[in-house]
Amino acid sequence: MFLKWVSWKIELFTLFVGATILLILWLKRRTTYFQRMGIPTPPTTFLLGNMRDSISQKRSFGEETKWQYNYLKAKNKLHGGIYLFWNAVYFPIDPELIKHIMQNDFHHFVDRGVYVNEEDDPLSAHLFSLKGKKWKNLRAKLTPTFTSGKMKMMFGVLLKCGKDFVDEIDRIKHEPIDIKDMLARFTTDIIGSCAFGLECNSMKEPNNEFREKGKKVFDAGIIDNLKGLLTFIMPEFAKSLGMRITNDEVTKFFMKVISDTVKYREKNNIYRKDFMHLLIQLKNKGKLVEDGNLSADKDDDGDVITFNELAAQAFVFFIAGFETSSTTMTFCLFELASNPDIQKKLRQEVLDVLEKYNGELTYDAIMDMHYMEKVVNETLRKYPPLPSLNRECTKDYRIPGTEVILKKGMKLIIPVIGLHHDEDYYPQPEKFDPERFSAENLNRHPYTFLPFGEGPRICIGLRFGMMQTKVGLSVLLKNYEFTVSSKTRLPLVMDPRSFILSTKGGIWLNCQKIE
Ligand code: HEM
Repeated sequence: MFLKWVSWKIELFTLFVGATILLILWLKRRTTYFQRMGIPTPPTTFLLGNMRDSISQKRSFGEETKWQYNYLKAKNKLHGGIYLFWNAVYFPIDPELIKHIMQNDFHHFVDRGVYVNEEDDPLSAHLFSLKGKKWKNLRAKLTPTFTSGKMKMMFGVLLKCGKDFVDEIDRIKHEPIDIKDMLARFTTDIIGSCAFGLECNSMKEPNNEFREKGKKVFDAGIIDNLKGLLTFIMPEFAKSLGMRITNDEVTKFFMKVISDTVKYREKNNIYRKDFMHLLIQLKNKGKLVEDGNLSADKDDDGDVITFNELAAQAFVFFIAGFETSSTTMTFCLFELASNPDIQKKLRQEVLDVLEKYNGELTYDAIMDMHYMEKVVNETLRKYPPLPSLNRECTKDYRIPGTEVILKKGMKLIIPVIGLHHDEDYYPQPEKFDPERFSAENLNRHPYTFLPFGEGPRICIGLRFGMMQTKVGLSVLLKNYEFTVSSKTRLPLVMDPRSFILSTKGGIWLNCQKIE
């Protein structure tokens, strides 16, 4: 009996040791993938790969990306490989190579490799995460919703939200304000109105449900992060478990809001100049028409989008639209407050253009602010809200000028923040200098500036994002002078928990009313 027990224990132990050795060999093979291909890799840590500092929250993912970029650049490399845990991710750093991936050879890199689960998590099936043909069809349908004509149509909403913003700052008076929070409320109201047709009123009611749910999307807790990790490492397994990455509360809230709005508008044939109207036309007619008609006609081509598809797009316009633009305005105001000469020059341009347009802030007036364009571009260079871009290789690809073959399924990270802070392209990269974007200084490779991405998957909301950023800045600069409050932690510290570039502790500014 005793001997049987001992032999059983030995068998178990041998099995355990064998399984451990196999696992180590498997991990070793996976984490030497690039070495075998002759592609350089920054130093890695066992099991964590190149994620050690972002997992321990020592550095944000953006800072980590910049570090890896600088490591490879210092070694004069065109590309490298990194490991997110034990998953190999290709990491191109040469702008010409990046251009091939994003534009010339796009048909090899159509997808982003982001988790999507249409059945169990309908809000995940949006333009940002959709793949292949589904993405292509939807992109073609949605592109006409972002023309300059449609932007002009929504301009009135932006002006109304700008007025509420100024009223609120006037009400607070003399106290330093957490500008990030205020700007997120401003853009929540704009996108809430344009994407859902709702008066969110978060400027006046900071804790209203729309603002709370918007915060929840970006304030990921431990469980959300673990889910995100699993969907990244084993997407198919996560899908087979029916895993949802959209928070249940958030899904419930947005599905109800969107369903109520669609039903109300259809029943009463309401015509409102916003994205929701355009999405309902796509749902009922399969195309956009100039009149306000929402119901299907007999000549409509039948290539319509479903209610769930409509809901996912309204949702992505909201999440992609409010945080990116408010982040841009936040960093821009921080730099203007730190550089009073640039602030003065920009304010003067706003006042001059307003005078030219009879005191009215119109779409054309905004387009006439050329120094503003440079200031916003310099902000997006120094602080790209998305510090890196993702792609997935969808068809085997030979890296131009090499024998290296990227296999279908390989994930890619394009290190935007590294390119934006590379002193070969932007001397003294920490200096805030809008003149980098003057016509005479634009002789850099165009793929060294990628705040909105590039190629067929470039940000679809670029025009809208720039428009709301410029409207917000014009309204604020016309009315206030900004200085940095002593409440702001300097130098700025980036929040390691946030995948969008964001500071720890907010940015506090003093706003002095200009009489
Ligand atoms: C300053 C503001 C904004 C910035 C910096 C920004 C940045 C980006 C970036 C970097 C991408 C990925 C591009 C790529 O992979 O090549 C993206 C994609 C996207 N953005 Fe924006 N964005 C902004 C505003 C907006 C707004 C206002 C909306 C909607 C109303 C929007 C909707 C989207 C969507 C739907 C995609 C996915 C496009 C696709 O895959 O076809 N963005 N954005």
